Amino acid sequence: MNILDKIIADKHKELLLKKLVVPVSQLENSALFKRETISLANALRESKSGIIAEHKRRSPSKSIINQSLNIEDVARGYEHAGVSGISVLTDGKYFGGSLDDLLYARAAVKMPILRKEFIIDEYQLLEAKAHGADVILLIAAVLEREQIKQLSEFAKNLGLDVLLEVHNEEELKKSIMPSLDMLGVNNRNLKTFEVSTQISKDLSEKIPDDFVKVSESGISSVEAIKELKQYGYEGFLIGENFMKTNNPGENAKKFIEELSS
Ligand SMILES: O=P(O)(O)OC[C@@H](O)[C@@H](O)c1c[nH]c2ccccc12
Repeated sequence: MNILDKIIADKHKELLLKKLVVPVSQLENSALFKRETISLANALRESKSGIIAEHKRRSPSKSIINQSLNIEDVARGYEHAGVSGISVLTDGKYFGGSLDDLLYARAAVKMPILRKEFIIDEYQLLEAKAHGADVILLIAAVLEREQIKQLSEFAKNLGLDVLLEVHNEEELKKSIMPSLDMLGVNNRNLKTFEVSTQISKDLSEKIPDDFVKVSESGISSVEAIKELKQYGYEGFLIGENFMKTNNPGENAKKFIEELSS
């Protein structure tokens, strides 16, 4: 079994338990559930930096990245740096995140926040909304077209933006539908962990213009972004490059200054 299959199998188990402990009615009655969301797609269309900066403590590919930071400081640092949005990993077992992280980030900043999670069930979309997210991620590698349709439409009804992630042409072809806002190309193969921004370049012309294009993972230089912009990318998801330092916000700030100079 590859790592992605393992993560999804664990998600199914985790969800069974969660649904017993926290009923849907509790999610729907939370104060944040009524909050008006902010569109990341719009922010990316308008923004100069286009950077979506991620809070990521560890990952299956790199183990520990940074376990010692306070997420509110990280989120405020990113906001101050001029990012267009913030991504918060909420998976616990493989990435060391939690739904509490989402709440803390929400309390710290006003900008769009993406719940970075392996979504397989509408329940997780209600959770995302109840914990202050504005955007959710759907991963084509683990979902059938019908699931993508059902989950994205459910998310849109909650006022959430949808970022659909693909890694090859087949995933892209099966996923195109009007209920998506952004199409993300993951430069990292989630099954083998190989990383190359070439995949973003190769897929760019196959992504219809109605979607905001986002390039995800393995981005560590301003040059890489300048190049990806030539291919029509407006969003750039960066985690490790910022998180591996003691001050991700400061690092992001320098990066964005260099990008705009
Ligand atoms: O740390 P990086 O290489 O900059 O990557 C960030 C982000 O793209 C990556 O964390 C990611 C992209 N898609 C995912 C799906 C699940 C978990 C994590 C991810």
